[in-house]
Amino acid sequence: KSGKAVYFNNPMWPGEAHSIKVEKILFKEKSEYQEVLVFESSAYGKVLVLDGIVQLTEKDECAYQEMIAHLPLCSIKSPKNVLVVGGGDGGVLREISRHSSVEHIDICEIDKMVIDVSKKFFPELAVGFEDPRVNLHVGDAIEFLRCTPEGKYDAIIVDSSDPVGPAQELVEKPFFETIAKALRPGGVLCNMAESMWLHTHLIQDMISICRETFRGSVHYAWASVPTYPSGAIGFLLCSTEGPTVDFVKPINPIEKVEGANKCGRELRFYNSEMHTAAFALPTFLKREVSLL
Ligand SMILES: NCCCN[C@H]1CC[C@@H](N)CC1
Repeated sequence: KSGKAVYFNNPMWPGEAHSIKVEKILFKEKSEYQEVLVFESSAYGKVLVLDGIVQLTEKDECAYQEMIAHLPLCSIKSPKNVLVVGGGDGGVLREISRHSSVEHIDICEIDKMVIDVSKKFFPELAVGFEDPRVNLHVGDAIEFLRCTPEGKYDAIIVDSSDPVGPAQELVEKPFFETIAKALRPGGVLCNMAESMWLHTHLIQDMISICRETFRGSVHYAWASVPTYPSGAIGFLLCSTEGPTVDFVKPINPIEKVEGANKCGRELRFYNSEMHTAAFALPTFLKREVSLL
């Protein structure tokens, strides 16, 4: 039925809620891992919700998908082998496909229902699965990475949901250690890193783990995504020991590359200035997560 849907009633953000007007429920079922909901909203186009948490909306998904993909990939000369953990909606694959240097993309998504639902209701994102370089693995990324040869990837992108539910283990040290092992020297990780307004303890924990695990550099970046709690989402950029990676200055600019729109969709959020600006942090955050 149409009406208002209230989100954020979740231990991840106690005491606050966000309501989005529902025009029509399009899909609602329980998968093996979570409840999957899709609805048409009045203000943000179609919305994908997992266990009551907004994952993406047609209107603002560009901010998250473009930044999580291009912050790492535009920071290294010519990425060839890329792994996506999560990302079952296909949006990050769409963005990676803009990089002509990429030869091989693995994606490991645990919930097949997310993939099927995205193909049905979000073709603008699921187009990412059509790229011939994509190899889909449906399963647990912890398992997948355990069987991954050392130094296989130039870049790994962890496009996860919140660490409450299937993505719980994706913020723990053992997981980051398997990622570091799977990256080549000077390889890069971009990990979804929650909200600077709501999760500084979790961000501090992740930064501490990453500082121990990635002997290159560790940076925090962020973007505005209106339909995420607090309207901001962070990204942790890490590089393994080896050729130095300067995340703040994109050495591999994507927006000027012709054919960067092979996926049939122009960039709508990312550009080199937004890339550099994403690493500018408010003083409270620098203080709270020892980035000063
Ligand atoms: N691939 C869609 C985005 C998944 N990541 C989001 C980051 C944090 C949000 N609270 C929910 C999902």
